[in-house]
Amino acid sequence: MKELIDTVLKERKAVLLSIVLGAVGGITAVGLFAMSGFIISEAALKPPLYFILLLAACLKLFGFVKSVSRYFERIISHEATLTILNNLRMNFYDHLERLAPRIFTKYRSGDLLARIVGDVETLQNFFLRVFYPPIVTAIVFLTTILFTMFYSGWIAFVILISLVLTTVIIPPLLMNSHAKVGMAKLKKRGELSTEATEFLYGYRDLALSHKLHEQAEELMAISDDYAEEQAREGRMIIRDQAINAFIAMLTVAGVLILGSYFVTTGQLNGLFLAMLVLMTLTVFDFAIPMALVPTFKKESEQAMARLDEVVTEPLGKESDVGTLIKKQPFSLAMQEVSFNYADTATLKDINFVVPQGTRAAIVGPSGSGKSTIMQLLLDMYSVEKGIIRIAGQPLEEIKSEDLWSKVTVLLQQNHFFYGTVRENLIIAKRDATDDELREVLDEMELDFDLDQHVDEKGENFSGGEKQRLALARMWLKDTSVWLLDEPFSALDPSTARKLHEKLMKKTVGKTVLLVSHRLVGLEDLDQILVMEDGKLVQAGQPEELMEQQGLYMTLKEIERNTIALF
Ligand SMILES: Nc1ncnc2c1ncn2[C@@H]1O[C@H](COP(=O)(O)OP(=O)(O)OP(=O)(O)O)[C@@H](O)[C@H]1O
Repeated sequence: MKELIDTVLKERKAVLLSIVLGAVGGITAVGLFAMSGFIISEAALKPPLYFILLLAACLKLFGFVKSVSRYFERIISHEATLTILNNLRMNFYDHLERLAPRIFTKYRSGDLLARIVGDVETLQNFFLRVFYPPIVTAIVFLTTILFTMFYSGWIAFVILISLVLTTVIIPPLLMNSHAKVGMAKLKKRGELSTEATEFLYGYRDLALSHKLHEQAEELMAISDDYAEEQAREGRMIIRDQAINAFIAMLTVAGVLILGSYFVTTGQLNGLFLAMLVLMTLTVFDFAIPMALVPTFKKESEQAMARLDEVVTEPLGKESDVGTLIKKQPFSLAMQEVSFNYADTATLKDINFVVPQGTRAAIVGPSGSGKSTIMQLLLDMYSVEKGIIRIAGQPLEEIKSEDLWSKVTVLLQQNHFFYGTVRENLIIAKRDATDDELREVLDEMELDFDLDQHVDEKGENFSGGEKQRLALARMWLKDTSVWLLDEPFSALDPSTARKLHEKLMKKTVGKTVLLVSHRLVGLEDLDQILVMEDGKLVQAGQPEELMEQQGLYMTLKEIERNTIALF
């Protein structure tokens, strides 16, 4: 909660202006009605016309000031709210970014989406309804009570008692019933978002396995539960405001009865009775929303707690902290590296060096740990044991952002953004010209127009087209170190061979580490690393490995026989 208050206080000027304008708007609104009451009474006494005209002019002025100050109060407070929400969202996103990719082992993407959109949105009530309106209400009430005291101490006392009742005593009593409903609503919103995301991701598979209808019904049931929680909360909000409105009406009636009595006993001039009644009626407009202040405060605390849960997750190494890599192209090395995903030992005592300017491939059966080596070299996870060296420097001392900017990477899964082919390419090179973009598309044998539309996740392209589009990005980035994980796995053998040859030409003199299932074409590389069950079982030049008669030779033979079969 402290963080939320700090974020709000960063907008100090807007907070102060909202309070001042809110108070001016409130006091003039009360003044407007008070004066209306006074004019009605005064008019009955037939005063000189100029006096009525003067009062009417004041009335107009009050009306004008009230409207203008309300207008600017709304604009300033809403603008400040948007800035506050934006800052909170950015802060949350910043943490998420640094926690990725580990974050997905703990949270599901739909739930994170519900937090970053829904929970942050809930916090808008904190500034707009919890933080500054009570201050405005207090100022308006105090001014009204002080003013009323000039006419009748008792009436001022009645207003004060009602104020305490509607703002201090009743709201906290009503809050408890809200707290449970509020939390249940936030949880249901998270559940709905999680299930809806899963449903959309898995739509095709659900349809193919005839589970679409069943899953859609489950989703509808969650949606109904969420709507029910919202309705329950809505009913409670109306109930609470109605209770305060009822007390306000009782107070107005009390002021009327008490005032009439004082007029009959001569303690109050009858001229001011209508003024006091209308003033009471108006000032309680400010007390009615106060019924919900503790509720919105509680709801903001709950939403903040859901955000904090993610944000206070211990961060790994921060990507913008560390030293720069001193050489280019640089070497890649692992010394006695072991790594576990959760409790499963995935890599065991891995040792290798890919000297700068040389090219190596990692081969081995599926699940042997090849991609994990790539992820570790890219600083996506921290190793439990051993040292990873980049240009001879320990990876934990290197600024990850510097590493990422200096490596050209192609992983097994590449993301394509909704937009155009051009937009999807220039993320690799911001200042690339259209000619350059067309050139890389040609190089990848892709007959795409730069303005061609790309659906979310590149759904309108084939697997092979997507892979070549990802390769086109690499061609554009073209740094002196390349890491590639199965770059041609989705291509037909003839295209794969052609692109492999292009890759070999393009990467002469660069440091390259290539994960590959196919062994054909690796003969030109300087080194092959053979993985089996998380261990590096062989390493050396291709010819050396053939002589060793180990796993590499077996894999080669299997590949040769498979090709012969077809
Ligand atoms: N994010 C993850 N969380 C938990 N376990 C994982 C994760 N990623 C991979 N693994 C496990 O680690 C092991 C090594 O996976 P890795 O992806 O490195 O293998 P690979 O040799 O690249 O396989 P393939 O050739 O099929 O791509 C596998 O048993 C896999 O199930």
